[in-house]
This record gives sequence, C-alpha cells and structure tokens, in this order.
Amino acid sequence: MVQNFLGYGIELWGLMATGDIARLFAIDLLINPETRGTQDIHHVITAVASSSSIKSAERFISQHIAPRQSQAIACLAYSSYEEIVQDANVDIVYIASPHSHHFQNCMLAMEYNKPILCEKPLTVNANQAQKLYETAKQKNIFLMEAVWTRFFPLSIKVRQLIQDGEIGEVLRVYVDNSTGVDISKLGANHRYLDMGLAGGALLDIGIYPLIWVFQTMYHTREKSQRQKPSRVFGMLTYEKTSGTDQMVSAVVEFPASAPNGNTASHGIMATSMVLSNDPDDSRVSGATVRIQGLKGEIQVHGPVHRPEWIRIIHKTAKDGSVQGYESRDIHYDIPAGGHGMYWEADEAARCIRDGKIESFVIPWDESVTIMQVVDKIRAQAGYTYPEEIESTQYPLNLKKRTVS
Ligand SMILES: NC(=O)C1=CN([C@@H]2O[C@H](COP(=O)(O)OP(=O)(O)OC[C@H]3O[C@@H](n4cnc5c(N)ncnc54)[C@H](OP(=O)(O)O)[C@@H]3O)[C@@H](O)[C@H]2O)C=CC1
Ligand SMILES: O=C1OC[C@@H](O)[C@H](O)[C@H]1O
Repeated sequence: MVQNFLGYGIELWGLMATGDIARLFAIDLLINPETRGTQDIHHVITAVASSSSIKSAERFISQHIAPRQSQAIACLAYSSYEEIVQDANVDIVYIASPHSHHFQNCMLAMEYNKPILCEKPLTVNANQAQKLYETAKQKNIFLMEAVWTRFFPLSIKVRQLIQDGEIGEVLRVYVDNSTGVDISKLGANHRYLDMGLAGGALLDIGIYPLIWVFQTMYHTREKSQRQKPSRVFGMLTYEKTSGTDQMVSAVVEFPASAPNGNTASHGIMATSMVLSNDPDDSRVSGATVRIQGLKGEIQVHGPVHRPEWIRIIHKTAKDGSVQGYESRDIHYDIPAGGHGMYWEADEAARCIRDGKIESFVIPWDESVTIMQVVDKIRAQAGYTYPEEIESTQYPLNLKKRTVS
C-alpha cells in the first residue's frame, strides 16, 4: 500500500475475472470513500485479468474503470490470471470467478504471495478452505472470504445489540434466503445450473442464511465461548435437468452456552432459487431474518445478502412480569448509490495496512466451520460435485469459460 500526500493509504487492486460481481465490486471500489465516512483508505484498480480473453479485460476497463478512475492511474489488462498475480503494482487480488475455481485461483495467488479477497463461498468444501487458510498462515499472506453482508453497518449494529444483551440470550434464528429466479430464462451453461461450476442454491445463496446464523449465534460470543454446532439436519431437492440443488432447508443446533446458557439453540435456514421470500417484490412479506431471544426479537428486513432495516422488539417488564412490548426501527442507507461492497474492501485494505493476515470479522476458523455445515448438509443428501472441483490438489486445470 502506498501513502498519498494527505496520509491516505492507497490500496492497489487487481481484479481476477470480469463477470457480474466483478463489475459491481469495481464500481463500489471507485466510489469516493468519504461518502461513507472512510477517511483513511482509498482504492484504485491497477489491473484486470480475464481467463477467457484480453478483449474481455479491456472492455471491462473501458466500460467500468476508465469512466470512474483518473486517467493518470494506469490499469493494465491481462489475458490470464497467472499474469495478474505477478504484477508488482497489485497489492491485493479480488477473486470473482465461479466458486468451483476459488480454490485453484487462491492457491495460484498465494504461489506468488499475493494477498487475497475471495468471493463467497471461499471454496466448494471445508477441506479446501482449511488448506487455503493453512497455506496463508504458513506463507503469512492475508486471505479473507468476501462475506460482504457482515461488514454492513446494519450487521455490525445487530451483533452489537446481541452482545449488549438487548434481546437476552438468543435461542433461535430463522433465515430465509429465497431469491425467486426464473430458471427457464437462464442459459443451460449458466453457473447456477452447472455442476462443473459448483452450481445450485446451497453454495450460492444458502451460504447467506448460514452467515447470519453464525454472525448472530456464534460470532457474538467471546472467542473462548464459541462452540461448534452439535448437530446439523438438512434436506435438499434437485433441479431436474441439471442435477444442481434447488431448495435446501436445514437446522443447525448449537450446544448450550457455558457458563450461563440454559439450553441448546437452533439456527433454522431455508433457501430456494425458484421460490421467493419476497414474491411480489414489495418488501412487505415480513422479516427475512428473525433473531429470537429471551427478552425480545431483532427482525431484519430486505434481501438477506443486502439487508435494509431492522426492527428491535422488547418485552417490557415490571416487577418481573411481562407487561407488553415496545419496538423501534432503524433504517440503513447504502451511501453514494453503492451496492454495499466497499465496506468489505475497506476492511481488507486496513488489515493489509496493519500487517494482519486474517480479519476479525470473518475469522478463518469460522469460515471453515460454516463450510463444515455445508458439507454435512450435502453429505446427508449424497450431493457431490465433479471430483476435480472438490479436490485439494493444486495445480489442476479446470474448465474454462465458454465465450459465445
Ligand atoms: N457477493 C455477492 O453479492 C455475490 C457474489 N457472487 C460470487 O461471485 C462469484 C462469481 O459470480 P458472478 O460474477 O455472478 O458470475 P459470472 O458468471 O457473472 O462471472 C464469473 C466470471 O468468472 C470467470 N471465469 C473463470 N472461469 C470460468 C468458467 N469456467 N466459467 C465461467 N466463468 C469463469 C469469467 O471471467 P473471465 O472470463 O474474465 O475470467 C466470468 O465472467 C461466485 O463465486 C459467486 O458466488 C456472485 C454474485 C453476487
Ligand atoms: O452472492 C449472491 O448474492 C446475490 C445472488 O443473486 C447471487 O446469485 C449470489 O451469488
């Protein structure tokens, strides 16, 4: 990271892949950080790599970067991921390939000691995640899973409320992330429907309910008090043509918390690609996340991955008996017309500036534990992906993008 004359740390980003989320991330990165109150970090994009063609990288730069970044800053186009990880003018790579490829792409970046922010889910399974974090530790390289929702001010507030005891001990969390995609309109090789790209609901959108379950029931405890799930029960249905998973329901049980917990707690998650938790797009279908404690409830409204507002409901008590309820709402803005991805980028940049290799907000062991839950749900359904994308061998040549 270089320092400018005003004392800002300037993070030089290289983007690996040129798909949908890379575009949203690039636009967010180049929004003036002061619009969200960030005074210590600036981001610039110095390189973009496409595994399919140099044209794709060049087009991405001219459409999404050039209009937003000073022409004085050179942004190079590369036609391979191998080139971008060797660019000395890149402080950190953002990996935005399909999740099937994250393990190989992260290993490649670490071969050249490049710090990484890698899109969710970090990998296809827990063994791959474990191997990545072990490699990062051994080589002293920053590695963070891009679970952007956890960096929203709304999420930070929810975690703080729970830690402050606002709703008492949390016994149950319900989360439904069902996005209502019209699968018939997707091309046959869309990543959602491609087993070779680790398609399906669980890894793509089911990961968010688990992110919520863990950030409310696990991460809110002191590190020494965090206990791994005692049991996981899951069910899964398949999309008939592609064989990818389409709908998943699961219960994650956490053991009673020592020393003051009195009972086990349940994280209940549902996800579906074809059903929707907001069927008429009206935002009036109710809370998508409900965090239920002995003294009240926190409800989260809006998309599970990009939440908008919360309602805090308290039991009011007098002389030990419940008298009624009171509630208050807090609405959150995503400043400057952004998508909300800049907060995770700020965190990654600060970690690198401060010499950290792991973010406290999504610690490595928690990221692996979440993937272990995913593995358990998949194992109960006997749901596996092609061997090469489940593998922890590196290097392996995986399927390339087909450009039509
Ligand atoms: N945080 C969030 O809100 C979101 C996160 N995601 C995550 O980001 C990742 C990418 O998703 P998204 O951008 O929607 O996907 P896209 O299909 O739009 O883009 C993926 C890109 O990855 C590259 N790629 C490398 N190998 C392949 C391959 N074999 N087949 C297809 N593409 C390949 C391509 O770029 P190139 O040819 O230039 O190398 C392609 O454009 C996923 O892991 C997903 O879970 C997705 C959406 C939202
Ligand atoms: O992370 C995501 O969030 C939004 C979804 O539409 C997308 O498929 C998924 O990858």
